[in-house]
Amino acid sequence: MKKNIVIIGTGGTIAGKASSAAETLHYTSAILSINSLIQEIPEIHRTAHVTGEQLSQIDSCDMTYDIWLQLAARVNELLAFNEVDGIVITHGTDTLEETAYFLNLVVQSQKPVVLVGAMRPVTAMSADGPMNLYNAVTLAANDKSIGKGVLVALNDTMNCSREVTKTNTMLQDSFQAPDLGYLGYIQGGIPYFYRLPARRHTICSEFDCRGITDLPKVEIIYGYVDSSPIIAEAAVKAGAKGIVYAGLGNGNMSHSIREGLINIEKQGVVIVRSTRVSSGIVTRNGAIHDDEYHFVVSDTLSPQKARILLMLALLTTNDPVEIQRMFWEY
Ligand SMILES: NC(=O)C[C@H](N)C(=O)O
Repeated sequence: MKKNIVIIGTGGTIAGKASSAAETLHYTSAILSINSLIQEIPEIHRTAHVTGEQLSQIDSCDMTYDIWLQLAARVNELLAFNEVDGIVITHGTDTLEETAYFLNLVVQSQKPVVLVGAMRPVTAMSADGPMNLYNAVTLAANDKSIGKGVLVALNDTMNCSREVTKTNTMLQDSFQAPDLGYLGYIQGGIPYFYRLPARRHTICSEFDCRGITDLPKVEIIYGYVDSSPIIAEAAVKAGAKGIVYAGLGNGNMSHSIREGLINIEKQGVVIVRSTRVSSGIVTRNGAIHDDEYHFVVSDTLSPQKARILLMLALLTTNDPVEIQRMFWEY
């Protein structure tokens, strides 16, 4: 029995066109509709009954909370229908990992949800989009993908949305999980899984964005030599309810940043210590006394994913103890 897969188009390079086949740098992204992309891959219909719908038509640099909330609502609505077995979302690669992790926390279904993008426009020689999309549909249509959380499929591999990140500005093997490795491979239309996501996601998640029209403001500040807290202070003045510090090494910080963040925390703003380093755990109460300063550590989440978890956490609490629990669980 063929599965019913809905492909939701949001834009990106996977829907991009250039003026020549040799052109991979200068192109217009998000120009082709999802239905025209599906038409280019007749083989896709061998693996599933596929229908397309367009949710947005943007470069993923322009992704917004508003589109995220619409996307989450539509994914949840579609997956509640018995006739829908899984969802594929086409997305620009620049913020794909963020949308994937956001959905991983708010989708209320075990059914497969797969995000897919491309590093080259459709018109390029060796365009990666069509095969990526074909693979994403085979992944979403496979029973082994049920209950694995929101997945990301590019370059014949699949990754957990919690761990995957864009590691290269241009190469086709850009999407990797530097800490923990791929979840598996997709070859010959078959997904091969080698491990499971260990953290809470989708139907086991406590986060619910139904009825929400906006998300709390959380900003990221970056650690570097001789950095000062002025950017964090400006963010708080502009209404930030949380600050993620993309710290040095193990989430470390200068005296100046530490004093600034301690003051900001005293105003009720939640501080999460993460790292600008691409892999590893940020240790609680290591060199920084998190218990004393009421800081939260990001575990292995990148700053951009720590920000998403913090935004969702802030919908229900600003207690750093409770938020730290969430960072250990998701
Ligand atoms: N490869 C891509 O999709 C990059 C593009 N700027 C986007 O994120 O929409």
